[in-house]
Order: sequence, then C-alpha cells, then structure tokens
Amino acid sequence: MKLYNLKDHHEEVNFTYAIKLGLGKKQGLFFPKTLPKFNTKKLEELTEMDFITRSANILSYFISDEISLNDLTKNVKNAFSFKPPFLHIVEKNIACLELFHGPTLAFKDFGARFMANMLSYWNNKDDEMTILTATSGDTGAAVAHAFYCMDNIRVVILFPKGKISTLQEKIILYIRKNIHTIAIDGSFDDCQSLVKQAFNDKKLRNKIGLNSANSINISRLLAQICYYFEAFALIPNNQRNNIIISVPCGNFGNLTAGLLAKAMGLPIKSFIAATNANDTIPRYLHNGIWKPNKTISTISNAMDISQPNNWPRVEELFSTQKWNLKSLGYGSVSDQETESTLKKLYHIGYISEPHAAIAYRLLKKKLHPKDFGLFLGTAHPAKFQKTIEKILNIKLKRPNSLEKRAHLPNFSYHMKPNFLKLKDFLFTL
Ligand SMILES: Cc1ncc(COP(=O)(O)O)c(C=O)c1O
Ligand SMILES: N[C@@H](CCOP(=O)(O)O)C(=O)O
Repeated sequence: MKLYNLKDHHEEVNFTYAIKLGLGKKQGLFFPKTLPKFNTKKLEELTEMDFITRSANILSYFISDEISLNDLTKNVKNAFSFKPPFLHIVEKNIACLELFHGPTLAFKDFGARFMANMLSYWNNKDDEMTILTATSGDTGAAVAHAFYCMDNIRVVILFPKGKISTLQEKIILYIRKNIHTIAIDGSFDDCQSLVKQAFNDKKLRNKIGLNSANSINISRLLAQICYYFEAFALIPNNQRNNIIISVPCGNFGNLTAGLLAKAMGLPIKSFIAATNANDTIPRYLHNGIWKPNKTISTISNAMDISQPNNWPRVEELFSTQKWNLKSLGYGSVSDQETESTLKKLYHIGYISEPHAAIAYRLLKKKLHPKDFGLFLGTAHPAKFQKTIEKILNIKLKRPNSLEKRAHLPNFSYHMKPNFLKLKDFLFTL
C-alpha cells in the first residue's frame, strides 16, 4: 500500500520506505493513500480473534505486499509481548483502557516496539541509522528500550531538562550502549524543533542515516490502531454502538490512530481531544485561529506540547472522510481541575495519573447516560509517584521495572537548544 506526503502529494512511498525515512520532503508527514474499510461481518470476524492475530491481520491490510502474514504475525507477537490492553471498569458505563503494562509503563511501548521490530526485519546489515527522538516523558523510554543493543542503530533522545518526572527520566537513562540522552534547556517543542531542523539538513541526514521514532514515523501510529480494535472487542456487545473515547492529547498521535480505526469501520460514536493548559487545539477548534502559546509546565508533563505534530494528519482524515471537524469533542483541563479529578477517581476506588485524569474529566462532562465512555490510561501512575502521593496523600508501590532504576545516577549530556551544537554531537557519534 502507498503512503503520500501531506506537503507534496507527488511523493509516494511504500511502508518499508516510510518507516526508514521517517519524514518526507519539506518535512511532510506520510499518510495512507487508501484505508481498508471493514464491513460488519469482517468486523465481527476480527473481534473474535485474539489481540496478536487480529493486530497482525489489521496491519497486513497496510503492508501485505511487503511482508507475509506469517512474518508479520511473528513481528507483532515480539512487539506486543506484554500484558495486552486492559479494560478497568471505573463506573457503570465508564472504563479506563489501560495501555501501560509494557516494559516502560506507557502506551508508547506498542508503537516503539512495533517500529523497532519492523526496522530490524527490513534493515540491511550495512545500513547505519541514527534515530533522533524528542520526548516529553514517555516516548524516550519506550524507544530506548525497544532499540537497545540493535545492530547498526544509534538512538539519540532529547528531553526538556527538569520538565519530566524524576522516574520518567530514570527509566530513559538506565540504558547506555547505543542509546544517548541529552537534556535540553527548553521545552518539548524546542526538542521537537531540533529534530525537524536535523531532517532539514540534507548532508547530516544522509551522513548519519537520520530517522525518527517520534509519531512522525507512521509505523508508530499504525501499531496504535490495534488497541482501539482490542478495546472494541473488550466492551460488552450491547454497548458497542455507543462508544465515546476520550484521548489525553499532546502530539495528537494517539488520537490520530483512533480516528484511523474509526475510518476503517470501527463504530466509535465520537472522540474527545483532551489537553492540559497547553490548549492550541481546543482554542483552534473553538475559534479557527491557529495560535500556539509558549509551552507551559503542568503536572501532566508528557502533554506539555503547544505545536502538536500530528494535527495535519487529523485534518487530512476529517477532510478525506468528509467528517465535520465540529463533531470532534475537545476541552482543556487546568492543573487544579486535574488534581480534584484524581481525588474523585481515588474516592471511587481508582488510582490514576494526571494524563488519564484529564481525559476522564472531559469524558464525564460530555458523556450521555446511554453512552459507554472510555478514557485512555496512557501511563502507569507510579511514573508520577511524587505528584500522586502528594495529591492523594497515599504511598504508591513502584513496579519492579521502575524500582530497579529509581536510584540510578543521572548521566545524560546537557545542551542548549542549539542546532549546530546538536549537529556536532551527531557527527561525532
Ligand atoms: C502519558 C501520556 N499521555 C498522553 C500523551 C499524549 O499522547 P499523544 O502525543 O499521542 O497525543 C503522552 C505523550 O505523547 C503521554 O506520554
Ligand atoms: N508525549 C510524548 C511526546 C512525543 O510524542 P510522539 O508520540 O510524537 O513520540 C512523550 O512522551 O515523549
């Protein structure tokens, strides 16, 4: 199947090329030229399958001309080799889709591990690659873990210094070898802008075999489509026609994957794009004016993004599917509201974390009593241990994978958000 560049529709590539390239010409994002459309019978068939079989089947619609179903299934099995998405019922008609039971305790494990598996399947022995990735907290760890010790692949992770939780930082840092982390004096948007500048530099791009494991890489999003289908299969049959999904949004990759699933025939009634005070999209949907403000720090730090990368993909989907952008629910939630929502959730027996709490709050506000509401649980509460213990006045137990790293020293490089400095660094690797 072909993908086209949103900034230059003449540039068409297949999936193997798109995954290796990351971004197209003029920093354009790749987007599928056609989408499979499942009818009710096919959807029923898919719903009956287990998570791995169904995911491989869905992904095969995008890449069956580049890999056999058998090989794809092996890769999907390796990639999703942890506890599958899990539905935690929070109230009678509301559940959290927990996506944080992977090795780095965030939903990013699905996309990062799928990308790593597919790249190692397709990468030639002598193809050197440098994967430059910006993180506001969770992508970095998932990418580091997924690409650790992979032959011929170097990973460089940029994160905003002092603006991610201590445990999010530790879980990125424990890995050395082919993984390099740089704390940048700035925001996530500064880190993301450095990645884009690197893609603009042709000489650098060719010399180091530049790629990115951010959600600009379409492979990340295709993998994420799979858990929306799993959520549908987990929801009781009589509720499947009234599903509202609230997605905590930062770079808008997760929402894009959900919308792709809907375009493929998953009968989701509507989506809610939930942000924190970094509310470029809610304001844009409200008044039609694109005006990113300076990124501010919040307790839902992984969503501290004011220039969301995937928005052009969302707009393309609405336009090609002939959906009205007005049908997309949206809202932004302050830190104070996030805190009171965490307390409310705790009161009804669920310990959550700031990102999911934002999605829950907006879901509660917009849900009709006859609907079934899902909010996405994107990270494990323990990654935000200090914040949650303070707000809820409780002691949180850390899962083993975090416990092992909690006391490690910090050994990141440190840099101003200066592209020339970064370029020098990349050349010396
Ligand atoms: C815990 C958490 N929730 C939500 C988000 C936002 O997801 P997206 O960037 O796909 O919108 C992120 C980061 O991306 C995250 O790490
Ligand atoms: N919230 C993300 C930011 C990067 O988003 P991505 O989906 O484009 O990788 C993070 O946790 O790093």
